[in-house]
Amino acid sequence: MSRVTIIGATGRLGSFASHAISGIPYVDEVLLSGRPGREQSLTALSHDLTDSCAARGSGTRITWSTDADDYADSDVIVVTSGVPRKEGQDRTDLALENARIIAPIARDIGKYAPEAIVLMITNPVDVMTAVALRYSGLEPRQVFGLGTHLDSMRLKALIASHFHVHVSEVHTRIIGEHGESMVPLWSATTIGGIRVTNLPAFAGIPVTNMVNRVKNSGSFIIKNSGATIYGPGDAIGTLVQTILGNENRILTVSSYIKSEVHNIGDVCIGVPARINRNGVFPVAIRIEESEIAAFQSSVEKIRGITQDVLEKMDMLRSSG
Ligand SMILES: NC(=O)C1=CN([C@@H]2O[C@H](COP(=O)(O)OP(=O)(O)OC[C@H]3O[C@@H](n4cnc5c(N)ncnc54)[C@H](O)[C@@H]3O)[C@@H](O)[C@H]2O)C=CC1
Ligand SMILES: O=C([O-])CC(=O)C(=O)O
Repeated sequence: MSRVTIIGATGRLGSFASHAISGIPYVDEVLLSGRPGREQSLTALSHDLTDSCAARGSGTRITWSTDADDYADSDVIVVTSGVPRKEGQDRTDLALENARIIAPIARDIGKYAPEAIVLMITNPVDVMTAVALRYSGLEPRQVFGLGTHLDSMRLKALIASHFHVHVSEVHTRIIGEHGESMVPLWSATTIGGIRVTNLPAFAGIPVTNMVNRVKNSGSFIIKNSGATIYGPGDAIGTLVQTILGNENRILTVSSYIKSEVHNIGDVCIGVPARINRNGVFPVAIRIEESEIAAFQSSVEKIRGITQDVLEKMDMLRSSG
């Protein structure tokens, strides 16, 4: 029996992620959680998703609640609550506003579901992962963020399309911030198991254009269709399936690292991590010199914003 709770289920991403999760074979119950005042919307969404499960021949139960004590017994909790960015904003502009939304939610998770694995989605996701870790009091293995998994999938799609190969033939990773300072690891990119840098055709690929397209993907979609929904929603589905299926896949997610990448750490940021039913375990890696420098600078950026937000949150708490 597995129960997955989505906090922020009435939002655009939350509702599609709930749909994606309801199709995972290991999931018996999807609990749609929302703020008091959202009862009608939660009821309607639960009816729609129940119809969807019936149409797919799935026996997954869809329930809803506005009470935090219903987080209890969740195996996985996905948090999509918070403000999305508007056209022209950077994800980091949302840091303090969303930290104020995430902190009480994380406290409730720590109180009512201390055994759960928590997947953070709210942006800026690396910073919100640190906020959730601090305020829930859970262990680092239990709290992680979507991080650069979605960016890695975006790059994978571009590489597959460029080389006219199936996406399953491409393995690639982007580490660091889910944002401007992300670091593509060409040293860890393979096509058909062959390192991309060993393929003569790699010399001609528009690397800079591809990386810029990944960096700008979210803002392009937001500008032209309002929100990113299907890419992140299905990426959330993959992560939930990896946890509940105890699959031990290595995916690039925002996780607390101490020193796993060339002794760089003390931050929540996108790194390769092994994911299973017990949570998320960053994998120690060695990368190339230029990649280390870029990762170090991404870490410093995110560590700085995280410290600033946590200090401001402390000040707000002490001033009542
Ligand atoms: N990490 C990633 O790759 C992605 C992250 N996101 C982030 O996910 C978040 C949600 O995005 P959307 O679903 O498009 O936004 P939305 O506006 O459609 O939904 C926001 C949700 O948060 C809830 N919410 C808003 N203010 C709240 C408050 N003060 N307290 C409690 N709940 C509150 C709303 O009720 C709603 O359920 C944003 O922060 C967005 O940036 C979105 C896509 C991808
Ligand atoms: O761009 C945004 O604000 C939403 C997001 O993180 C993404 O789709 O990568």
